[in-house]
Amino acid sequence: MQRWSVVVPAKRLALAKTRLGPTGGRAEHEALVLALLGDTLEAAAAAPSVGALWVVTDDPRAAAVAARLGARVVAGEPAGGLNAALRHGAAATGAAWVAALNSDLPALRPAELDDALTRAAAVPRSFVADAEGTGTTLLAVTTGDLAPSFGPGSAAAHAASGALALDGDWPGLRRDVDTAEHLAAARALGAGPRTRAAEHEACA
Ligand SMILES: Nc1nc2c(ncn2[C@@H]2O[C@H](COP(=O)(O)OP(=O)(O)OP(=O)(O)O)[C@@H](O)[C@H]2O)c(=O)[nH]1
Ligand SMILES: C=C(OP(=O)(O)O)C(=O)O
Repeated sequence: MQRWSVVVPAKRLALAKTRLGPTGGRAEHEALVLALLGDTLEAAAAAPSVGALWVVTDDPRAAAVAARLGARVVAGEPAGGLNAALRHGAAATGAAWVAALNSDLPALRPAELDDALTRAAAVPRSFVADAEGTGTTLLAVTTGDLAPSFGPGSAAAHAASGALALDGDWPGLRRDVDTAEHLAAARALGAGPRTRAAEHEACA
């Protein structure tokens, strides 16, 4: 079975998830961002179609969590934000089958990622829209460039660039966490243990 190189971008903790609002103090906020990353990586690593996990980050604590969970760390990202970081990570894999996966999916289940990647294997380029239908949580390519267009309205941008929108009942894969409401929705779906513990600390 051909397996995927999955590239997960992780922003510097101090700069990440500003829309999440106050979640305790700064230390609690950073712990929560790190927990989202850890739960996402653990679920992704357990999907049989994932051959290797790559985390693109210049944050030492995110890098340490990634390495502990068996991911390869790609540092030294160029200026240019998320899409530049993803192009850098995709190039580092040297692989043809590359998927970009957000790091803020605490309710992700291995089986739903597996199902999405299995469908992605049948087409050149495809994506999974977020729960709102406007953003993107997964962008996958089997041939050619990843050509990421993440950012506001990225689902429409990916569709306009020829990527196929994948259909599927994948609530955890689609539930990225940008706001406190999203975090509550992820909790209702069943967030991973790190996120549950970090939320508990942040609200203590
Ligand atoms: N390596 C890297 N990852 C990034 C960068 N910007 C965003 N990401 C990651 O891309 C994914 C989606 O990012 P957003 O949901 O926009 O997260 P964010 O920028 O932390 O959130 P806000 O501050 O609320 O806009 C998350 O996995 C982030 O960690 C970047 O410049 N470099
Ligand atoms: C960067 C994106 O995520 P968010 O909407 O979470 O900022 C995106 O959906 O392309």
